[in-house]
Amino acid sequence: MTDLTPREIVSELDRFIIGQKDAKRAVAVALRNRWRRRQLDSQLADEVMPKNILMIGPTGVGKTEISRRLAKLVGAPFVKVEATKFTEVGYVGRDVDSIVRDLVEVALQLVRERRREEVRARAQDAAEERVIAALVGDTASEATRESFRRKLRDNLLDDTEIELEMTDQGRGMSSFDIPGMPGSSVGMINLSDMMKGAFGGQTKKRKILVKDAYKPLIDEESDKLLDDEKITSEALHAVENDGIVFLDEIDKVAKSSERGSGDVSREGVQRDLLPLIEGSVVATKHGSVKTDHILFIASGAFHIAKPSDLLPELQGRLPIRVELRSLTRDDFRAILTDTEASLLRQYEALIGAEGVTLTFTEDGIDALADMAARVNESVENIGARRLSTILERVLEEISFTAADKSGEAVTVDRAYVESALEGLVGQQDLSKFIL
Ligand SMILES: Nc1ncnc2c1ncn2[C@@H]1O[C@H](COP(=O)(O)OP(=O)(O)OP(=O)(O)O)[C@@H](O)[C@H]1O
Repeated sequence: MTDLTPREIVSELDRFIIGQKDAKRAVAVALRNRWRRRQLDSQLADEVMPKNILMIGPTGVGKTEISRRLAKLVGAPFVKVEATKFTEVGYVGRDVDSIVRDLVEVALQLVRERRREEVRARAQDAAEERVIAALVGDTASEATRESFRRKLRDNLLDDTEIELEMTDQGRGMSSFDIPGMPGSSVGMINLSDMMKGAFGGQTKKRKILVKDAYKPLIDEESDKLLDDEKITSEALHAVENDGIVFLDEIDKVAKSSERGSGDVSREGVQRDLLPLIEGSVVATKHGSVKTDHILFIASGAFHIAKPSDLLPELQGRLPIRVELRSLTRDDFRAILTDTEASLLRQYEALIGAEGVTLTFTEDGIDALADMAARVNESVENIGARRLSTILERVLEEISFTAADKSGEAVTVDRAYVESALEGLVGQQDLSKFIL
């Protein structure tokens, strides 16, 4: 857990998110409150409930991004769920407890990854021994082994095929989404756990290139060095004390005088969510989880429903209200240029991987920001997400041809942007589909 001060948290968030000062401050305070609670004696600490947050603002202005970055910054388990998911017809059981179960899966992966890092050096040595054994056999002399070790370390054997006895498990496929299920986090199945259950610790012979063998071998060797029980209890602890749940579209489950039918199921979702937010115990297959100190960040545009349309009990549990503003053309420009790993830098690097130097001129960036603002105004305001669709369109040609253009340079200026978007902007029908 972090001991960053609110000011420090905000300045970290500033590296990635433009504007939205109030929201940044609110999440920073919520996080600091956790640290403060930890300084109290346990009796009082148990009494202090987290101050959950309601973020109000249009789509694509940074609500999720602020929450996700915050979680990442402090290594907290994080899930995003759409509240409307639980009103869907045919959604079996409408089981809001799955939010907590998903959070546990996320935490298990986080903790495992962290612990793996700690035993990495030892696991690396063990993996190397196994590769050498696969190359030269068990009976080779020490001199042979050493000569192969040197070649290995000089990457001379990268493309040699070896046969290895490996755990028969879909590593790296530990979870997947069920297609067609919105709300990315809920509805995940943990495949590797299923496999573990089904196959136990069975192993299988596999043919594999030396360079591809390291990652799975290191994972396997580190898992041998890890204590599963400790990881589980650490993960449960992380969920209970550091977990963050981002509940999107909360406004869509609010009662609204302007809508008739369906209110029953919407209110039902709020009732289902309430115990989670108020604090209850959820059973998961890894153990039970107390939800009292999980931080909930609810979010919605509240175009039609108002926060006061939520159940009073729910309103009471979301005492911190922050509004996020619509993004302006200048915000778009800043998002393109002033954020770490901004879209421009990503594209420069991606096209750069083909040996093509991509540069954006100042007036080219102006043009991108202008276009994003214009299309948002004339078609639909999807916030900063518009930047991705515009850029994708502007760079479509170079994305397709870069592979044949190694050594060349491409400069994106205003003329380039405008010619790529010619005929699209301004024409409602066209831009609706293409931008
Ligand atoms: N203020 C901002 N600064 C930098 N990037 C932003 C900002 N707002 C949005 N973005 C980018 O736009 C994308 C969408 O933002 P985000 O997911 O936060 O939307 P949101 O406000 O949560 O909307 P929704 O409720 O529809 O999910 C993200 O890729 C994010 O990086």
